[in-house]
Amino acid sequence: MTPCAVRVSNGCKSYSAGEPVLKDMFMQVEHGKIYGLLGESGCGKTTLLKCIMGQIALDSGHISVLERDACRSREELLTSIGHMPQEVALYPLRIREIFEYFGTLQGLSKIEVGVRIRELSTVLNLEDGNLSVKTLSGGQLRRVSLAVALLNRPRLLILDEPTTGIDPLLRLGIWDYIGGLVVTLGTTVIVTTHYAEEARKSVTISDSMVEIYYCGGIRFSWWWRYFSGCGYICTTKPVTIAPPPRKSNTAAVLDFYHFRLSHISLPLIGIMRRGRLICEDNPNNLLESYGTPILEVVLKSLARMDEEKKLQSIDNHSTLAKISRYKYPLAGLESDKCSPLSFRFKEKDETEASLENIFIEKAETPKKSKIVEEFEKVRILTKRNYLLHLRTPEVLATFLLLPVIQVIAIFYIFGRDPVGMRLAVYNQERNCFGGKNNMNYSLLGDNWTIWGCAFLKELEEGAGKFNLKYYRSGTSALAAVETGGAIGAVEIPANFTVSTRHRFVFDRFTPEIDLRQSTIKVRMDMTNTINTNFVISMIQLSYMRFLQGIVNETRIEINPNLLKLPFTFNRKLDPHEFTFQEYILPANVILTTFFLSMSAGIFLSTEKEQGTLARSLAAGVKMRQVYISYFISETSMTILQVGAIFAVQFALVGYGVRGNLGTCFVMALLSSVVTMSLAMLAASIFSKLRETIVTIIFFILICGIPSGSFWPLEAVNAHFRWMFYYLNPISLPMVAMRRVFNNGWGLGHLVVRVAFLTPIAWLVLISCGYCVVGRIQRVK
Ligand SMILES: Nc1ncnc2c1ncn2[C@@H]1O[C@H](COP(=O)(O)OP(=O)(O)OP(=O)(O)O)[C@@H](O)[C@H]1O
Repeated sequence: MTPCAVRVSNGCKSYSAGEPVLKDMFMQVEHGKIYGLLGESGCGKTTLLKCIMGQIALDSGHISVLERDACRSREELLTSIGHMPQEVALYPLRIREIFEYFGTLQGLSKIEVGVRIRELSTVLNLEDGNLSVKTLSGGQLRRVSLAVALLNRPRLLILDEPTTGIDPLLRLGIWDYIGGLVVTLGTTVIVTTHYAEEARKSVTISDSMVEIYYCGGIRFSWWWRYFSGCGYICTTKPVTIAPPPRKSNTAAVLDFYHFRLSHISLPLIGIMRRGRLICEDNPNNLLESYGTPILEVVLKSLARMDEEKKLQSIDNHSTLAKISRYKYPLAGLESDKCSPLSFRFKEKDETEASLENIFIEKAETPKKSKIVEEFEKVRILTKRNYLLHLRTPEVLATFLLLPVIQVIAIFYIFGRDPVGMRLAVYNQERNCFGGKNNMNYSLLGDNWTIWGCAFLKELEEGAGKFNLKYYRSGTSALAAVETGGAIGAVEIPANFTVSTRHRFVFDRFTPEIDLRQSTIKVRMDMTNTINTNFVISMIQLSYMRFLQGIVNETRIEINPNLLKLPFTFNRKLDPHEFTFQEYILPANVILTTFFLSMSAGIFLSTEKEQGTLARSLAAGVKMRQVYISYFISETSMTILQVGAIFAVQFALVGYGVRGNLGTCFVMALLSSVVTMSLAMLAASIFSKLRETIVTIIFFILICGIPSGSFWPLEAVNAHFRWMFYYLNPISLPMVAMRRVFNNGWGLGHLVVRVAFLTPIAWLVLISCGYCVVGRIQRVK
């Protein structure tokens, strides 16, 4: 069998539960040829290219690329294939950084990358390397994308609609350059395009190179001289071409070009329809056969004939014969389709030997050990992650400032006890002047009729600092609560003062009527449970203080301590009075790192959706290296976030960790790694960013809310409480973090030790998930 750069036989492929996209596909592309693939939108061109690159596997059939199995030898082939995907697929970095990233991934040195950048910048008319791709137009972006595909001077160049959105003049330049690669390096090019005429011109470019060679000669540009060490060779017409192998002398170069030029046979275009190649021929032959100078007319006729064939169920062979002179499926992949050549062909063995020579430069590159290569790839990917952060300062600022803002907000804005909540008051006893009651208890004296006002004053000025609004009836006060105008309605009975005094005087003999008249009715809006509980406890506290005030300032002879609840809180354990801020701040560390670490999944999913991940993989990166690089870059972000939280807590508000700071760091990191790994797992399962985000948010909410951060887990039904404690990756870390922060506990306490176990168990589980997903994706 003739050696071919690409050979597809009996290729079938369908996406899950869909129509077959490739149906018994045959295709053969010889070495050093440009092959134009044409066909209507959705006929399977991109799918075919992905199969050739080993990005997806055929369901059945076989593909060989550069004499190797496309799937099994994917990794070896990667450095020999240059790919320009249909989408732009470029990271939002500067042009130079993108080249350096892809160049170093493909094993080029910095100097080599620099030379290629200069070379490609001339050919593709690229912008200043320091410009960010975010500022480029569609056409400029495609040029950069094409340059990335050409960086490594690949043996096989796969271009998916490379010239879409590029101006006609530059298109010609691009085709000239690609033609030059074919002539000088023997690059094989497979190109898809919707521009039929362009395909015709592109694939015939090799002929023009031959003409140039015979009628004049080739002038080499400066970089070419720099690389090859040889000067001009018979110069009449300047042509930009890629150089031959390094260290060649002039004679070798001439020989090299002689071989390249003489190896060219007539070019081909393949026309695909509904997952099959319905025609393959030289464009000139096709135009001649159909008696038209326009290739689009040929395409239309072929489509019509293929349709008719389908409708009439004419047998496959005769239809194909009618449609074109394409003979692969019938002749068993013979190469007799090629028209006679207009110039000398070398013998087969000579051809193969020369091909080996051409790529000797790559074979000579010293092989790095696997571990060094692994480290190198991870280093390049991690550097790219940092650069991406640096080039998107708004995202970086959000990630670093948000935790700091949150700490400040907890301290100064929302971490305090609620104040100023509105209570609707109906005081049957006496109007307290719209709440502006300035009377002291000492002034009350025997004036029994205004004790209700004294209690209201305590509500207004005591710990709750309630905002009281007076109503003329109980109904209107209640209506205020029902319409959301107040959180509760307080109704003071008409004989409140007298009856409360009777309580003191008659003690256990107090009549029922006085008990009723001294009882304040409070009706609460129960929709906001936290607020409601707070209001209830504040009203009770206000009442106790009111009673103590009455006893202290009047002639009622009761020991004021009798009016207190018979408890002393925290005297021995911790005299420090804990605030809500101290409750929420440790939880804030865990929650912040847990939430923000979802960014790793979002970044990965964005890469996937924009095609940059596929491009990196095509440049020789492995998924495991991508994951590791994200773990490194995002974990260092988490360290910065936690550091910033602690620094701000300490510097601004003097609130430090009583226990071991390292323990807190590790606990926060573990929580963040759980989200990170789960988010990346979601990103590797789902193809769309939206699906990944929804999944991550679902996970974060389902873990974040019932974690004890906002509401105690003791409130959970006793039968299910263990689930919330032990299955939620952040519940126990949250409990332990509070202990380390506020009580100074360390690893000596079981609660702290156990808190490390749940995230670790989750990580083991997620690792299994990665294995399963990796296996499934490999099978696909
Ligand atoms: N990942 C995928 N999952 C499911 N279906 C897919 C996927 N990718 C492509 N397809 C379907 O496969 C068919 C062929 O798609 P493909 O991208 O190969 O076409 P194409 O010939 O390259 O089209 P175009 O010229 O518009 O780029 C289309 O119907 C498309 O919807």
